[in-house]
Amino acid sequence: MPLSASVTSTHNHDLEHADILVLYGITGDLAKKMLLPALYKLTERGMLTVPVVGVAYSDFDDEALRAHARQSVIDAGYTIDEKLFAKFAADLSIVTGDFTDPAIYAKIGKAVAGKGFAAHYLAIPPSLFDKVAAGLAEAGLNKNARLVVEKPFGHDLASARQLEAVLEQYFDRDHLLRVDHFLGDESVEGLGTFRFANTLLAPVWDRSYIDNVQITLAEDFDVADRGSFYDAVGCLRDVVQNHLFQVMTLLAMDPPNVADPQALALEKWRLLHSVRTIDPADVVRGQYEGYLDVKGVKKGSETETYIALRLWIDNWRWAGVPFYIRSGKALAVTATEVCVQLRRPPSELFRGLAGDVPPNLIRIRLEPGAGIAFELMARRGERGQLPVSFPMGIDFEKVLGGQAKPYENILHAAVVGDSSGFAFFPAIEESWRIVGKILESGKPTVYKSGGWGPDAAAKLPGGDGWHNPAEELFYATHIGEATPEPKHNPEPKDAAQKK
Ligand SMILES: NC(=O)C1=CN([C@@H]2O[C@H](COP(=O)(O)OP(=O)(O)OC[C@H]3O[C@@H](n4cnc5c(N)ncnc54)[C@H](OP(=O)(O)O)[C@@H]3O)[C@@H](O)[C@H]2O)C=CC1
Ligand SMILES: O=C1O[C@H](COP(=O)(O)O)[C@@H](O)[C@H](O)[C@H]1O
Repeated sequence: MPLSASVTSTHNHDLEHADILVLYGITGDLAKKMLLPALYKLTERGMLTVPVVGVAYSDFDDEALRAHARQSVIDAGYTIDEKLFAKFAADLSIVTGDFTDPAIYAKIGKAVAGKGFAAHYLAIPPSLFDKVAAGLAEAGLNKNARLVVEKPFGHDLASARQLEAVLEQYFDRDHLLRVDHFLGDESVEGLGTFRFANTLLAPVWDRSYIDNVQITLAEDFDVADRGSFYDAVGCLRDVVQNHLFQVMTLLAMDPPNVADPQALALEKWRLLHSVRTIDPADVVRGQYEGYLDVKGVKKGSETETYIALRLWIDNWRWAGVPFYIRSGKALAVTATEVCVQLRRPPSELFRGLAGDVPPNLIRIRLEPGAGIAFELMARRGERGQLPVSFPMGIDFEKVLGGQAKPYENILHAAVVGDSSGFAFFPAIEESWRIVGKILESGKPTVYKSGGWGPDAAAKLPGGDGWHNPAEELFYATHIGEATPEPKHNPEPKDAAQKK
């Protein structure tokens, strides 16, 4: 199918509003941490108006599921409002069985019979996506229904294409949605607003003024009880090829000519199409010490729990500007942050500052505590004093109010049929093409928990090194709060970070 036809068919705003949500994998980790709390919050916001049928293998009945949902909501940090929870629970039920057994589809058929249009949401191991789609089709449950599949979509370009082809045998393109929860993340979506609603940034947003762009998704926790899932996937496939490429795309793309999901999808694809296939020499992999002891991890596994890479965008705007992306488990902090480093001024009028004049930075914090901080230079105090770097920023939650969680947006879009919040298959193909030469993992370097990954990764950016995110972005609202020792880099950059 030509790209333009694919855009028209998959980014159609006017899909059917579902009358029932069928949630496969309701007893799983994602459902516990994200989906059940999100459904509760949607109930609170008056945005969940359809019954939810969960499906899983466990021997749960409706009451056990409701108790599980209650605990999930509490564990997510919400206080239960009993009246609200009763409303949510009344519309929550479960069907159990094995997805490889045709009997389960007959049971699901009974649960959805006469209920209208169904949204079948697969939060299950990806190896089962095609089997469940086939089972639904054999039972006639692909009619008057759409299929929503979690990530990862394939494990390389060939398998993604194969999965798409298999799923399209049972659900046509208009009825197939591929989840990337970063597309439901308000802070990630806000990157588009930041870039395209501010003319201030437009003139500097290219190779003339930007030295490099860094994107970090750091997690201070390890793989915990997700060993068997994670070991088959690794960091690159878990968060880089999908989530962090969404971030990179929004940072680097050109503005769409009109505010419409189809134009946006095409611009994103155009950007990804210009990204050079990553060279294995531009990648550093790591594995945290102790990973091999995690339950579910294969003996001697070489799966990476950390990856840092450099990529290049071969277009007019970005030629020669490196984009650095890194992510890892068991690192120093939990933070997803973009740091755009601007070029230094062309003439050094302020020599004498310890080392070079620090470059201007634009830090865009995506989570936790979304916000933006510009690190600028200003003269401080009396005449003759050297300029200092100070952050000028905004904490979005404090100033603009709270945001819906990504899975509230994803589940809502899955039910109401808003396809613009889902991944566009030609963009998924480009993403797999970009990482095509680095999927085969070499032996990762072991790193200690609580730091910033393998030493070799520190050298990847050269020059000024990584601008590590802190636990919280430092916000100063006026120059009086400037500090000569910026709080956002808790560890001073050491010599190893310089080339
Ligand atoms: N966990 C996370 O943080 C994230 C996960 N995802 C994605 O969500 C999806 C689910 O992941 P996750 O929740 O971690 O996986 P889990 O292994 O924790 O859960 C899998 C779910 O599928 C059910 N299931 C598995 N096999 C069968 C079967 N043969 N028949 C019936 N039910 C079955 C399980 O039922 P039972 O419990 O009864 O065995 C369980 O409800 C994956 O695609 C993953 O990539 C995406 C983002 C984050
Ligand atoms: O999809 C996944 O994403 C999370 C990170 O997303 P966030 O919104 O929680 O920051 C990651 O921890 C997990 O391993 C991965 O499967």
